[in-house]
Amino acid sequence: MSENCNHDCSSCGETCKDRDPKSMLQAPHEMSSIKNVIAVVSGKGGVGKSLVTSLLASSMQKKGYHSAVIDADITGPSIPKAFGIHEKAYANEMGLIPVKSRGGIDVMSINLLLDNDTDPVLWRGPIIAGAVSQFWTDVIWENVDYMFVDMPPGTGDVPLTVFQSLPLKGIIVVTSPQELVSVIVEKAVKMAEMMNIPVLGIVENMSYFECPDCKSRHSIFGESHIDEIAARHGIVSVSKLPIDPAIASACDKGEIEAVDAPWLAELSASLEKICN
Ligand SMILES: Nc1ncnc2c1ncn2[C@@H]1O[C@H](COP(=O)(O)OP(=O)(O)OP(=O)(O)O)[C@@H](O)[C@H]1O
Repeated sequence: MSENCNHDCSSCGETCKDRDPKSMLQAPHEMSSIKNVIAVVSGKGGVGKSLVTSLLASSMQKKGYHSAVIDADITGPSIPKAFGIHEKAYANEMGLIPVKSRGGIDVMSINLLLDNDTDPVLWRGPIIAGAVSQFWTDVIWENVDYMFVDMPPGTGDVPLTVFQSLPLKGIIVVTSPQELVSVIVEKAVKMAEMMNIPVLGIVENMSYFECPDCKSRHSIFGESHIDEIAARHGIVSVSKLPIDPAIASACDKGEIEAVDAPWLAELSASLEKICN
């Protein structure tokens, strides 16, 4: 315990033995019904975390579940673009209503509340974390089976808020093969361990490129370290996604739901098992 402890865990970031992680859980909106909440994290930006979030939400929706996505990356929101969502969210007297993707996935993102998609959000950390909390407490999430939270990269204010205030089933860690990234990703894994949040799976994005002609595989960003990291932390589910120009193009066109993601089939199946 810090010597300056005022016994108000909500204003403190210390991980001490007196902290009750459940005590800071926030209730969702009274009209919400959410069965499973899973956060998607990365140690570093640009490794494909939003892509994996979108593909997982879409794969659970295609299995017949109702998916939802909270875009917790307030300063770099990319979920609406991946789903091709252009309309804005609205509020009624009860609360905020998420926007539905073409495939029926409920989405909330700061970009659905801003007048212009290109307007920057110039807020300090605690305000940003507060906005993410409000996506949980003030949005009416109806009959959601799987909610995926697309986190900002790293281990800052927002991950801390989400880890402490949402009833997470666990996290999925997204990484890429570069040595530096794999060092940083262990910080995210260790943060989850310190906060007693299970790591449900680890996804290595841009793991290889498969030649469309001869089908040989090339490790463009270097050799994979993912199996070693997973073994070191007892993480059972490991998925590897190729570099695929079709994926980049689907993201750019807002057609992520049209992408079939066979590489994530095992992870989706294990989410079904863990969460049912
Ligand atoms: N496997 C892949 N093959 C081709 N393009 C990819 C792949 N993964 C990601 N991309 C492209 O890389 C870009 C960044 O991906 P994404 O936005 O998912 O990263 P991120 O980790 O969420 O980034 P940030 O942390 O900055 O929000 C996107 O334009 C996406 O289309």
